[in-house]
Amino acid sequence: MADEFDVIVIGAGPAGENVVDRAVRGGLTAAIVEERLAGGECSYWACVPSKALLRPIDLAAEVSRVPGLSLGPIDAAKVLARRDEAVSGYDDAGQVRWVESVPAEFVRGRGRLDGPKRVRVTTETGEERVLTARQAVVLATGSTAAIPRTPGLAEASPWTSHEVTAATAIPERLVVIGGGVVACEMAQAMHGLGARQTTVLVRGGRLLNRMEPFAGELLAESFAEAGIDVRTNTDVARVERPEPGGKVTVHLPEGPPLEADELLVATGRHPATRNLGLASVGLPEDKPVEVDDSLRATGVEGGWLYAVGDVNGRALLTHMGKYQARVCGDVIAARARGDELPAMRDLAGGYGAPQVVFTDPQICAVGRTEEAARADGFRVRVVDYDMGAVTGAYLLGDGYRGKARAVVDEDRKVLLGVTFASPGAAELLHAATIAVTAEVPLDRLWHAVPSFPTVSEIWLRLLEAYGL
Ligand SMILES: Cc1cc2nc3c(=O)[nH]c(=O)nc-3n(C[C@H](O)[C@H](O)[C@H](O)COP(=O)(O)OP(=O)(O)OC[C@H]3O[C@@H](n4cnc5c(N)ncnc54)[C@H](O)[C@@H]3O)c2cc1C
Ligand SMILES: NC(=O)c1ccc[n+]([C@@H]2O[C@H](COP(=O)([O-])OP(=O)(O)OC[C@H]3O[C@@H](n4cnc5c(N)ncnc54)[C@H](O)[C@@H]3O)[C@@H](O)[C@H]2O)c1
Repeated sequence: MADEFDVIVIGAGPAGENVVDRAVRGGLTAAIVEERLAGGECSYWACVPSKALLRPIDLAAEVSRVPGLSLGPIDAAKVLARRDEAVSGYDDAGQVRWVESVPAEFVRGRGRLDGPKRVRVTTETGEERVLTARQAVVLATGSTAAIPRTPGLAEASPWTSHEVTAATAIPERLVVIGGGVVACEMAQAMHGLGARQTTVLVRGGRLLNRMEPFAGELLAESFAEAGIDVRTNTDVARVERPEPGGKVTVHLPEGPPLEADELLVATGRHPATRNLGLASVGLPEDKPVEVDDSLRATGVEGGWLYAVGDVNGRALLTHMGKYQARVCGDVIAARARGDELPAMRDLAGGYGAPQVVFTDPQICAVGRTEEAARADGFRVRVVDYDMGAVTGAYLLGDGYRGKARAVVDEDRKVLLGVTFASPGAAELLHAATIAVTAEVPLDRLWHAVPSFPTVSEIWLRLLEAYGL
């Protein structure tokens, strides 16, 4: 077994795997170190299982809007079984085979930096192996759930994204702390799969507070109709759980406490940089690894260290981590050849990453919100349109509700951001991503004619509302 490679990647999530793929395509040798499962959080405890849990709920909502169709109760056991299939039974043999087919060496164990270009791996059997990189080391260790320091919370061993996405039974009464993406998706999944009482405690004034305000408002309406209790401007004072895994009591600053069978904490992420040896190369521990637009860590002598995906804190999304990884792998290969390719840069991140929140309604956004665009100093005009008024949307079912917003840069007549909040809007988003990142002038966009009767006619309506 060689111990020297051109590139060593720590973390075999979607970001790490893609760095290896691109670096090897670029003519380099590579090894990837993974302490748990190849495929990372995304494949086993995040994107894939959460979407497998949400799919029947999405479909049930669609069916309920079409007169003449009816659906019995959702069989939660079958949904959980399909989730298990989607995560390959928590077995990464297929992913490991893929890494080896790249070809790259898969090293199972915990990796940490041990000085410049050196990675020390503690294998499953406790042995130590030191790997040396000729060109670069790439950190792709992802992130872990952040647990607030609320009294009693950590001691109560609450669910995080890990446990909720891997649930083997649906709690009768669930309290969710947080109003972001994980909180919204998982509250709807658990409620749809049978939780009788679901309460979402949101510290701020609305759900999804980084998105356009109407998105969280529409989602809150949908939650209320489904019987999910959303409490905004609500903090948690303390938590009690006398028996491990038993009933949990959530005390609020005012009013009666909440009793629940399970508590989910969804209050954001922490970069996985603890015990990663960052101090051995002069970087602060326990913080996101700051990178430049070529994904190279700043402040490391020799420029051999890179960081992609959640660990650099730029955009906590799988597709953005994979995009950064493609850029990073190509950059490392180009630099190894001696090419300095200024075109190879993370440009997409700067426009505002596309994101779909897989709730009903789906919340889909790319680029800047109105607030962010104004804060960045653009001269902005905002165009809103009721998506339920588009013929294609009406035909999808009764009571189809939704709203779209386009944020226009009035000086350049291009889109700075687009948000759709409506059922099934996910597949509309990429058109918006193209328009925003390619900065398509509105008078060119006008000639992109959407088919009748599709929901895509929202594009025509937005442009008409703008005055074209
Ligand atoms: C519930 C949930 C749902 C989500 N849904 C979506 C979604 O639908 N779409 C989307 O785009 N994003 C989604 N995300 C975000 C997405 O999961 C992350 O952005 C993505 O997983 C980041 O990829 P990554 O490769 O950077 O890290 P990860 O997927 O976290 O992988 C990092 C890997 O590194 C390994 N590792 C860590 N430290 C070490 C070490 N020292 N040595 C060896 N190995 C190590 C870990 O074991 C892990 O396998 C979701 C997140 C959550 C929590
Ligand atoms: N469909 C998707 O694309 C998808 C799905 C799930 C997660 N993700 C990604 O994973 C990341 C993590 O998601 P998340 O929902 O954990 O984080 P988030 O940043 O989206 O939301 C965190 C929420 O917790 C609240 N909060 C923070 N500290 C708190 C505290 N002490 N008490 C109460 N509330 C507190 C915040 O106000 C916010 O509402 C996100 O960046 C998201 O992009 C993406």
